[in-house]
Amino acid sequence: MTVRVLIAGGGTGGHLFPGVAIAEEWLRRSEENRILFVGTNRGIEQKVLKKMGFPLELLNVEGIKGRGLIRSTLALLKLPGSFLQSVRIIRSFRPDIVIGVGGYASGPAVAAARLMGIRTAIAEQNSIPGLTNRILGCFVDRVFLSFADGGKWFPAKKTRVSGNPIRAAFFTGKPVVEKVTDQFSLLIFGGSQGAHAINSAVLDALPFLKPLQGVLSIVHQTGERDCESMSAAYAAGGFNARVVPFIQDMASAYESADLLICRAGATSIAEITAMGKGAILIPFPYAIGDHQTENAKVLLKAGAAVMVPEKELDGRRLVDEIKNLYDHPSRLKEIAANAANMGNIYAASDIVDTCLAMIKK
Ligand SMILES: CC(=O)N[C@H]1[C@@H](OP(=O)(O)OP(=O)(O)OC[C@H]2O[C@@H](n3ccc(=O)[nH]c3=O)[C@H](O)[C@@H]2O)O[C@H](CO)[C@@H](O)[C@@H]1O
Repeated sequence: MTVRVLIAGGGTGGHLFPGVAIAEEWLRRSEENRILFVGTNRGIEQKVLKKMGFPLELLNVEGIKGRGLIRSTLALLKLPGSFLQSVRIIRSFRPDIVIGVGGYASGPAVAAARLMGIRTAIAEQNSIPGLTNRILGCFVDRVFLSFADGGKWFPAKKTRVSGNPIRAAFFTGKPVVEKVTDQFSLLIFGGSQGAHAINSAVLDALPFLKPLQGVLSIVHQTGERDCESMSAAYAAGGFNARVVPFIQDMASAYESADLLICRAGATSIAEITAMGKGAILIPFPYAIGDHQTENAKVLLKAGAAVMVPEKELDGRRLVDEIKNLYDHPSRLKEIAANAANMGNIYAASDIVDTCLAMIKK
């Protein structure tokens, strides 16, 4: 049976990449299955999906919440148009199921599909859902949750705790190769867009990191804004660092790292645990309901990460945490092993199984 799947949403990597993981799983089941993504031209989807070979249709839609009266009103006025665009896309693609992965485009696309009598589902990555998913949760057929906690926002009979889907490259099943060099590899990234606060703290930290300069090998994803200045700072300090605005192959970047320094977005967390990596987590404090801190605390409680709240973050503190783990490899190993115990690599497969059952019903 060939299945036609429309995946709607994106904006940030944290929404889009779980959608990519679901798409990969449909194609793993059968190359005959057909996938179409629906996103917006402001999101990360334009940049990454083409390179991956997935088709993408764009909706003219914007966020409504927290943008001030005029911009929110203008965004609201765009909704009917984006709904009609969605109807046209759905008529032409004829999906068997439409899966919303969060982000602006998922609203009109999933709503249109529901009204056209097509099976619908959403995937919520966070324990506190965003506005679009809260609304869509009232009328879709299924709600896939990453965290059981997220269930309280949705009708219980629709929810299924599947976990957050991660891309196949993150669990290749390759045997873990013991390190032979004495290099200590840091992977520093700030979610899908980079994090200025993390970049500033690292900048502050460089003078204190001098004693480790000979052993440190650094990959730092800065986002667009700070890439040049960070690159110059590492060069001036004589550090062995690769500085980029965005990393295409995150699975390899995780794999080569001894220690991660990053935000605590839900998809990053799913990947860190699936890869079994030790991390210093610096949650983005302004995420809805401070959900990144909640995400980080889940790992913290299990001894599966170190957390530094952004208000306590400066160069000195960051260096203390890095040195502590560098000087105590057995502690870093233990944190990584605890993280690995929390990893779930079956989420995409569970979601596809459930969707297939819905379609066949
Ligand atoms: C500021 C904010 O509100 N961020 C939210 C957003 O974060 P954000 O988009 O940063 O999402 P996550 O940290 O959860 O995931 C980042 C994703 O981007 C990928 N990646 C990252 C950097 C890079 O250079 N290349 C790359 O491919 C990672 O491998 C991962 O798949 O969505 C998440 C999931 O809904 C939420 O939990 C976050 O709170």
